[in-house]
Amino acid sequence: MFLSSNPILLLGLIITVSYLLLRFLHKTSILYTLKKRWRLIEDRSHVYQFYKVPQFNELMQENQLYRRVFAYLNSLSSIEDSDFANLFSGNKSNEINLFIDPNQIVVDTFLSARVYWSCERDSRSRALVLKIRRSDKRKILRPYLQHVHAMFDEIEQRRKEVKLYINAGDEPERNGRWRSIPFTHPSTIETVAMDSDLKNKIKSDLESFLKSKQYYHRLGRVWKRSYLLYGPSGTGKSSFVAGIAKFLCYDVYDIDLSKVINDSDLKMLLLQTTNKSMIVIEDLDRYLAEKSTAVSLSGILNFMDGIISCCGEERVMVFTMNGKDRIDPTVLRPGRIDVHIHFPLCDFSAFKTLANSHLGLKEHKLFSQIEEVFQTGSSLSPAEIGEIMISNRTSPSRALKCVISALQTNGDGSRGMGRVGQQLGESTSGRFVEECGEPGSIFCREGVHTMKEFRKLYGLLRMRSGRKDSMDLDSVEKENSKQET
Ligand SMILES: Nc1ncnc2c1ncn2[C@@H]1O[C@H](COP(=O)(O)OP(=O)(O)OP(=O)(O)O)[C@@H](O)[C@H]1O
Ligand SMILES: [Mg+2]
Repeated sequence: MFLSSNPILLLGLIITVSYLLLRFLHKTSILYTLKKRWRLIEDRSHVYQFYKVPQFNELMQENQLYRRVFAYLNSLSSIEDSDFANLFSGNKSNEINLFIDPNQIVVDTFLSARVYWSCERDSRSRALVLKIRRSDKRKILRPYLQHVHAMFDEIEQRRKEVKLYINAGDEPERNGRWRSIPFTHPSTIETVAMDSDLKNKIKSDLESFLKSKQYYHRLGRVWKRSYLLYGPSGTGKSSFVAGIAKFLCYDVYDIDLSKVINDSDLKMLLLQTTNKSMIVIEDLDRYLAEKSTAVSLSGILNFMDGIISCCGEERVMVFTMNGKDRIDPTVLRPGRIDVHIHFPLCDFSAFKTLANSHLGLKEHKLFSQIEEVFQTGSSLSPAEIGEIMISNRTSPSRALKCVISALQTNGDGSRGMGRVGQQLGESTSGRFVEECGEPGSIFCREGVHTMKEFRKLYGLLRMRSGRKDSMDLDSVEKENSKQET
């Protein structure tokens, strides 16, 4: 009575009760159960067709479609939401996979139609059964199965172990042939410090390349893309190459031009690469400038174009260089190089990324001072700054002081392309340690003491980056002794 005479109170009461009711439905499974019941009723009002995908044919040979559908279903997010699923450990130590169970129905949606998968098992074999509305059959059956095929290819691509192929030239009988090892480089696109907008642009360029098969075909172009990574030594080019390979899940063919005997040998190497692979030539500018390869410029150009004329598709080519200035412009023309990516020396923003990843520092009172030093034009490569941080990682403040000191030492802008390693050696040995440390302290000494040690370390750094000429620690040692005598 009182309520009916007070509409505001009545409205408030309705809102409160509705809110509590909704919260109750949301917190409990009642809404879910109601939805499920409703769906059952709705399903009963349709006529369905069933398609069975047996695991084996009558000769007990495996049905490849079964394998594909099984992998596809197990990758669906709806399997996680279903009432029941089997859990299995995967190939990697902490990997857990969900697998469809015979008592389970997996619902999938395609072109706004719902399809249902279940698993049948008898004493001899299993089968997956697709249930599809008769009214949807014409519209979606074929494209849906094509979609399953395409998704399976993508899953396989992501799952496979990425391999690094290197061209062996030292054994004559193996010349021109690739040798492979598992590609275990630890870098990813994420671990390379670079402008985040640029990084996102590169990732979306790679992603759109992966999805563009039809587009390239429509244009009558071979499905391939070439990237040039250029910048001073130690700025992350090789690390980024590894990151791209992992991002694409492509095998890497790393061509060592010094081991290629002539132009046609280079072409043969290209012919022996597979689809969905990345072909890498590092330090191309050095080979061209020093003529330290038996391959001619026209051989290189043909190689870059060769991918168009002779070799399948879905390839990515990556070239690295310290600088583009000395390069014949024909090498860089569009079509040969599609995307140019500059790797600069470390700026303040990249420094902060490195401080976060290497020292766990998001902010520090010394940051403002470091920013000022960067503003004076001082710069080191990310490799140099990263190394100082690693050497002093037990004391972030000490690491930052060392970075300031190193930046001030190198702030005259006199670094030469490709000689950064040597400059780091000079700055992190004697002079640098004195400036960075206090009397009697061991500041910065954990890492690099002498030119010899620095070179050894830099040899290791380059070895990690995968270049053959820097793998030979012995020759680094020999060179050191020559320098010291
Ligand atoms: N931008 C960066 N972000 C994070 N780490 C970096 C970056 N640049 C270099 N490094 C680190 O420095 C080391 C050397 O880097 P990398 O070999 O990728 O440089 P590079 O540009 O290929 O040098 P080079 O021209 O001498 O071959 C690696 O250990 C890498 O992790
Ligand atoms: Mg490199």
